[in-house]
Amino acid sequence: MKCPIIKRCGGCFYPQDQYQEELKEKTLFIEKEIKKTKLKIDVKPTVASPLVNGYRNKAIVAFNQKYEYGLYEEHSQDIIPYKHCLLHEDIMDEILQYIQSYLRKYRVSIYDRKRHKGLLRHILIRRGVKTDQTMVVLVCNENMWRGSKQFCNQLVKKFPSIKTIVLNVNTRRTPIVLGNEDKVLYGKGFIVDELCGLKFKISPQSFYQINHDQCVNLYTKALSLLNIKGNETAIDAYCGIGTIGMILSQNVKQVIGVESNRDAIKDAKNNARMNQLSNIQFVCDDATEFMKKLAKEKHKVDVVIMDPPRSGSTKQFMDSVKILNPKQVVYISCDPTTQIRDIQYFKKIGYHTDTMYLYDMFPHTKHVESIVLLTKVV
Ligand SMILES: C[S@@+](CC[C@H](N)C(=O)[O-])C[C@H]1O[C@@H](n2cnc3c(N)ncnc32)[C@H](O)[C@@H]1O
Repeated sequence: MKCPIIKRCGGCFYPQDQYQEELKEKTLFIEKEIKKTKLKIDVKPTVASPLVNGYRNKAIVAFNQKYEYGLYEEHSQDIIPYKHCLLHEDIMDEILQYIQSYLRKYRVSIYDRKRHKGLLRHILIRRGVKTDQTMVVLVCNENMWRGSKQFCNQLVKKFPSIKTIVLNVNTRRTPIVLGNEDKVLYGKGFIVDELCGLKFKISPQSFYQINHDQCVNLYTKALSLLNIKGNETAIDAYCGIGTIGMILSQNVKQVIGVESNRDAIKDAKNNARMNQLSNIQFVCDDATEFMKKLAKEKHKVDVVIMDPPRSGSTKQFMDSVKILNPKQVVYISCDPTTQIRDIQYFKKIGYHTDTMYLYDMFPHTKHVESIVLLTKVV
C-alpha cells in the first residue's frame, strides 16, 4: 500500500516498498559520517524493525476548520489531511476518525493558528501496545471544554481500550504541542505498558519509546554489552520514565536515574514502586548538573547508561564522567551524528569504542537509533 501524501507530509522519507534498501542506506549514511572523522568504528548492519508499518504507539494530529486532521505542513499554517497513517497502529486512526465525526457533528470549535482563536489545538493518542491501553489527550486553547463529559462517555463506550482522557491546556502562541497543565477528564491520567517484563506508567508528557518491539531489542542489546558482576552502581542518565535503569537494576547493586522532566520522574518513581524495585532512585535534574554534583562528591560509579535527546550530551557531562571514572559507558542515541560528535570527545578524555550497533526504530523516516559501549582506556 502506498501513502498518498508521502511527498507533502514530511514524516516519511523512504518509500514503503523498499525496506531492505532503506536499511542499507541507513547503515551507509552512518558509515559515511564516521569516515568524516578520525574514528575507527565498525558499523553493524541496521537491525530491521519487527514491524515495518503500524509500529508507532503515539500519534499527534491537528484539525483544520473543515474538520480534516493531519500534520501541519512545514513552514505553513495548513494541515495536510489524511485518513490513515501507515506508521500508526490501526486503532489510532479509527479513534481519530470517530473524533472527527464527533467534532463535525457538534461543531466543536477548532483552534486557528493564525488568529490564535478557537478551542481544540491537537489530539494526542498514546498506546500501551502490550496491555492494549489507550490514552487520548485533547490539547485545548482554554482550560475547559464544556461538552467534554458527553464526548468522553461516547468515546470510551465506542473504544473500551481507552483508559484515560486528559485535557492539556496550551494557551501559548507556539508550535510546541503540549502545554504545562493537564486536567484528567476520565480515568487516572496515565496508562500502563509492559516492556522487558516490567510495567511502566506513562503520562501525557513523559517520554516513552514509540516502537515497542524494537525498543525491547534495543534495550536487550544495550544491556548485553555490559560486563556486570552484580555489585555495581549505575547511573541511568536522561532516564525518561526509568525504563532501562529499572531493567538494569535487577542485575546490579543500585541504579540512580536522572531526568529533567518532572512528570517523567514522577512516573519513574511510581514505576519502581509498582515493580517492587527498591535499589533504584530517581532525581529530577539536568543530567549535566547532576553529573557535576556526583563528580564533586566523588561518588562511586561503575556504569553509566546515557540516552540523551537528539541534540546529544554536553562536554561538561562527559568531563564529569571522566572524573567519576566508570569502566563502562553505554551510549544510546536517536541521532547518531551527535553521538559521533560526542564519541570523539569521549576519545579525547580516555574512552574508546570500536563497534556501533544500529536499530531501526523509525522505519520509512530518516531516523535510526544507535548504541555504543565506551570503555575506559587503561
Ligand atoms: C531519548 S529520551 C530517553 C528516555 C529513556 N532513556 C527511554 O529510553 O525511554 C531522552 C530523555 O532525556 C530527557 N532530557 C532532555 N534533556 C535533558 C537534560 N538536559 N537533562 C536530563 N534529562 C533530559 C528527556 O526528557 C527524555 O526523557
